[in-house]
Order: sequence, then C-alpha cells, then structure tokens
Amino acid sequence: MAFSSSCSSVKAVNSRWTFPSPSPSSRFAVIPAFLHRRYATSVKLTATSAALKTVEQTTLTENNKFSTVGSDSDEYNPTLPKPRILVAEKLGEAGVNLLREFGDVDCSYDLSPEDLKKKVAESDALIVRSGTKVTREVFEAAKGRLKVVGRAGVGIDNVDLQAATEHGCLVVNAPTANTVAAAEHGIALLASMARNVAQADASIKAGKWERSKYVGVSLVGKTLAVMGFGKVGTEVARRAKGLGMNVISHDPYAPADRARALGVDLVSFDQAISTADFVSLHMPLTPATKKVFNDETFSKMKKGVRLINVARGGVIDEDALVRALDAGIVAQAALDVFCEEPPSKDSKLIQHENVTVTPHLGASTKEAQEGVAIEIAEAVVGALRGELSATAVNAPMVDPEVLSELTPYIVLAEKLGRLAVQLASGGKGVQSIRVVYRSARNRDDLDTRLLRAMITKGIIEPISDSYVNLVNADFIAKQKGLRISEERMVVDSSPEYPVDSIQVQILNVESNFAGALSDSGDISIEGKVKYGVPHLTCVGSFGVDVSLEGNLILCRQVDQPGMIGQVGHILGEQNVNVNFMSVGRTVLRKQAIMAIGVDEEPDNKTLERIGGVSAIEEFVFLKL
Ligand SMILES: NC(=O)c1ccc[n+]([C@@H]2O[C@H](COP(=O)([O-])OP(=O)(O)OC[C@H]3O[C@@H](n4cnc5c(N)ncnc54)[C@H](O)[C@@H]3O)[C@@H](O)[C@H]2O)c1
Ligand SMILES: O=C(O)[C@H](O)COP(=O)(O)O
Repeated sequence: MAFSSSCSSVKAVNSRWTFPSPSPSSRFAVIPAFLHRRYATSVKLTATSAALKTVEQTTLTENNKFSTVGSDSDEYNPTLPKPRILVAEKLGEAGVNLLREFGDVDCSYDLSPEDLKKKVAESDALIVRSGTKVTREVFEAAKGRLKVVGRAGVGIDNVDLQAATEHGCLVVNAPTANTVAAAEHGIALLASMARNVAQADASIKAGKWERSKYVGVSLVGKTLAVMGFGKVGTEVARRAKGLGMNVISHDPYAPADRARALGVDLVSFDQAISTADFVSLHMPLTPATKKVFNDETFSKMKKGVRLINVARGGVIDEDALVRALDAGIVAQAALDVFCEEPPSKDSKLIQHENVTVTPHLGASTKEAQEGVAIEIAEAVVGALRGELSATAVNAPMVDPEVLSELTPYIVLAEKLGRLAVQLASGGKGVQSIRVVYRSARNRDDLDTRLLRAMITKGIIEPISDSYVNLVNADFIAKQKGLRISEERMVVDSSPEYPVDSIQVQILNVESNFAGALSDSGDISIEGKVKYGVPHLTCVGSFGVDVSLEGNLILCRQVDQPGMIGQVGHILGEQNVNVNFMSVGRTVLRKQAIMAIGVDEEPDNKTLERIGGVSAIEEFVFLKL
C-alpha cells in the first residue's frame, strides 16, 4: 500500500512536441505516415502484390494530414498482372467502374461460405456490405493473397478484424456516404409511423376501408429525443426542426455548442426519455449502450411514446419492447435494425400490430449506394496502390522489437484515455485533450504517435462504435471534433525507458468525480509503467499508486484512520477481490483519495454501501 504526496507539477512545459520526419533512407510500405522510422523498417501490410506501389518516404505535415512520396523504382507497373478484386455484394456502378480502371473485377453475389473461401484465394481485394460474413476462415483460405477488405458502409461487425490484422489484411470502410440516407430513413419511419401509413396500406390492400382506425398523431409541437448526436443524429435533428418539432438530445460526448447551433438542448438520458413524445435512436452499439432500452428505461418513458430505431438492434431489449408495447407505454415502434438479422418470421416484435419494420434499409438509397461505392472503391484502390487510407479500421503490423519496447506504454496510454473519458460527465462535451509526456529521451528517439493513437482509442472507443488504431486515430479524433495537443517535458530519468510518465487532461469539461480535477479545473490523471505494468500515479492533484488491472474504484474522503478497512470490508463481504490499493493526500488529516483496483465488478448495492460510508465525500467506479 502506498502513501504518496501530490503529483509532479506540469506547470513549465519544455517544448511543444513536433513530429519527426522519417529518414530518407527508410523504406516501408503502405502505412508509414503514422509511423516513426524506427517502427517503419519492417512494416509489411499490403506490399507483396507486384502491382503495389511501395512508399519510400512519408511525412506528417504540419496540419496533421498524411502525405506520401512514392519511390520511382517501385512504381505501379502496367505490364504486370492486374490485382483481382472480388465484389461479393451489389455495389453502385460508379464504384465498380472505378475498380475496373485499376484491376480485374469479379462481381459474384450470394456466394456460399465455401465459394467465398475459394474465390478469396485468388483475390487481392474483397468488397462486401453487411450481408457477407468475412470470418477468420475466409482470411485463412486467402493464404495471404487478400490485401484489403472494403466494407461498403459504416458497421464492420461482419468482418473479423483481429483475423484481418493477424493476416496482414487492411480493412477499410465508408463511414460518411450513407449518413443522410440513414437520417432520411429515420424521418420516413417517424412520419409514416405517426400516420399509420404501413398499417393503412396493408388494410386497404386487404379490401378494407378503415378511416377511423388509422387516425394518426401530429408531429408539429411534439418533442423528439435524439439519442446520440453524431453524424446521423445531427441530420435527423436538423430535419425534425424543419417539421416544427421541439428537439432535445442525449449524447454525453457531443459538444453542447454544436447542438445549440441547431437549436437542440443536450439533456440527461432520463430527462430525454421521460419528456419525449418520440424517441429516435442514433447511438452506436457498445457495451454501454447494449440493451439500454429495457424494462426499467421503458417504465420511465411517457405513456404513449413512439420509438424509432435506425441505429443497431442490440441497443434495445426486444422482449422488453414487446412488453412495453403490450402495456401501452410504447404506443408504436418503427424499426430498421434488429438483434438478429434477418429476424425470425414469427418474432412477436415483428408481428406486433403497432410495429412498423423495414429490412435494414437505412443506407439503401441510390445516391447513398453510389456515394458509398465510390468512397469504398477509392479506398480499396488506394490501399492496393500502397497509399494510406484515412478510413482504415484495423491495426497495421509493427516491427515486433519496437512493439515489445512500447507495449506497456501503449497499454498505459489506452487505459489512461479510457479512465479519463469515464471521469467526464458530459455537459460541454469532450473536445480538448492535452497529453504531457515526461521522458529522458531525445525528441528523435521517441515518437509518440502510437501512444497518442492509443490515448485517442481509449477516449473514443467507450463512447462510439469507431475502431481506432495507429492508422486512423487522427482521422477519427478530427471527425469527432477532438483536439489533442501533445507536450513534452524532458526529465532527468533513465533514457533506457522510452517514457517516464504520461499525463492525460480533458480540458473544460465537468467531471463526475471532483477529486480528478486539477487546480486549473481540468480532469487530469497521470500514469507510469512500473516493472512492465501500467500504474495510475496521479488523480487531479492527489498522488496515488495503483496497478491498472481489472477495474478501479476512486473514493475521495476525509483523511482519517480506518477508511481502508471499512471499504475493504464491504468489498470482501461481496467477494470482490482487491488487487491493489493506494491512498494519496494533499494535506494531512484533510482530504485523501483512495484508489482501489478490483478484479470483479461490484454490484450496485456494494457501490451504494461504499458511497454510504460517512467520511466518503464522492466515489466513482471505472472500467479499465
Ligand atoms: N440503419 C442503417 O442502415 C444505418 C446506416 C448508417 C448508420 N447506422 C448506425 O447509426 C448509428 C449512428 O451512426 P453515426 O454515423 O451517426 O455514428 P457517429 O459515431 O457519428 O455518432 C454516434 C454518436 O453516439 C454518441 N454516443 C455514444 N455513446 C452514447 C450513449 N451512451 N448515449 C448517447 N449517445 C452516445 C457518440 O458520442 C456519437 O456522437 C450507428 O449505430 C450506425 O451503425 C445505421
Ligand atoms: O453500417 C452501415 O453502414 C449501415 O448499417 C448499412 O449497412 P448496409 O450497407 O449493409 O446496408
């Protein structure tokens, strides 16, 4: 158990960190802009095809855009066989034409898994939508020939990313071209549900004329809660305002000023669902949003609420929705997405008379499909040429030596990002991140891009369905409106280790744990690697020392004897194993922070009991 004094001061920052340019002599393929020369020398991702262009020198320009400079000797050679591109699901013609200019294109739809495996063994690239499962077996069957998988759309849950990475196969997607289509489909479902269009259509086709049965509800003046104020949610809100609706939104990570500019109030989850007449879902499916619409949350909704889902089926507990519909809490639901797709024919939800369904049509407009087709064709051709793709979603291979040195710091960086974002409580939104590295190394001996990418990953992944890696971290951060500034302090420690400590600050944001705020009012945490293991060493201005394994409980309390015993006792009674515990304080017998590493996740009752200990002023449970 460690008692620490307050954290090291970060007042004087020695230098702004700029990115080193790779040496002209370094040669590497495909992903270099994000890699320091030390990482780059043995990177191989998609370079084995004879048609690929090897990138010799790459620099990160001042405004953080990628630029690549090709080597003359390895230019694309038209006398060599063209790359083969397998298009396994219907793709817009403009995209197919683009692909044909570059490679031999085989459009083969509705392939059985066996046929897909045979075909990929002869393909350099594969393009799919959400209907094709690109499994580990597919990558194995490709025997290293497959260099890039293009997902013509946003969600890549049908591609085994881990297997792709292990097989050195880049995966790219098309994240923006179907945003408007998805938003328009949300609005179509909203309006048609309110006026019973689908039910009335079926009725009249069945020979009936039921005018009084299908009296609808008006949209004007009603409150719409947009759950998730990202790309699609924003477009839905904009359109709903045009229909005269009062739009509120819940998104703990969206900037309030972006919402305000559209006349949308960002509110808490409970406020959104309890005041809305219509609730439209636009959040990603993450562990935090899985079945977030369940018996408990439905019971908080206004009786007669109407629900629209064009996000992912898994955010709703479908059985609970059936119960809420039967009980009249939810008057109607309009659903484009389901837990299982296609859903079973006799599903009670699908058959419910107050439910309107479409077969995952959100992205299915001619315009969106043409846009997606072009976006994905350009990304796939770029990858085959050896260029860096801004929409790459899986990790490139990195020199094992470099990785092994940086691995504990990579883990530390990701965990610090993950912890910091969980300490933000929304309000103004997470927008500005400041990272301070303390290191004894010269600037040229340490490239922080991998660390920055992992901090970005830690911050973004718990709050979105974006996959963040070395290749796409800057792109995603920019897309999310995150500004990440890096600063460096040269410290007098051993240059044998790449980094002495990493401090992550989230600026101008409210926190659910006031003890994590620094003197300047920003969320601030710091960590170190000790004996190869990442440790949290500072929370706000309190020094602590806790190994970052399992989960973490932070308590701020009056500094007095017996606190460790009391909390340890409560956890012990619930069989929650404490793996590390540390107390830090600023002034003796005033305030202290207790950081407790736990292997298991304590239940709510246990956490309430901890909160009930009289000397504990606040506490928070954080998943690592
Ligand atoms: N039906 C379709 O065909 C179709 C088409 C496109 C997108 N989608 C789906 O729509 C969803 C949104 O897509 P997007 O492109 O707008 O993504 P996005 O990443 O731009 O936006 C998602 C937003 O959700 C927010 N969020 C994260 N956790 C949240 C939480 N717990 N509560 C509230 N908000 C939370 C994020 O901060 C972000 O602003 C995704 O699930 C995507 O897969 C479906
Ligand atoms: O993730 C997406 O882009 C949407 O859900 C659409 O998927 P689709 O391209 O398979 O229609």
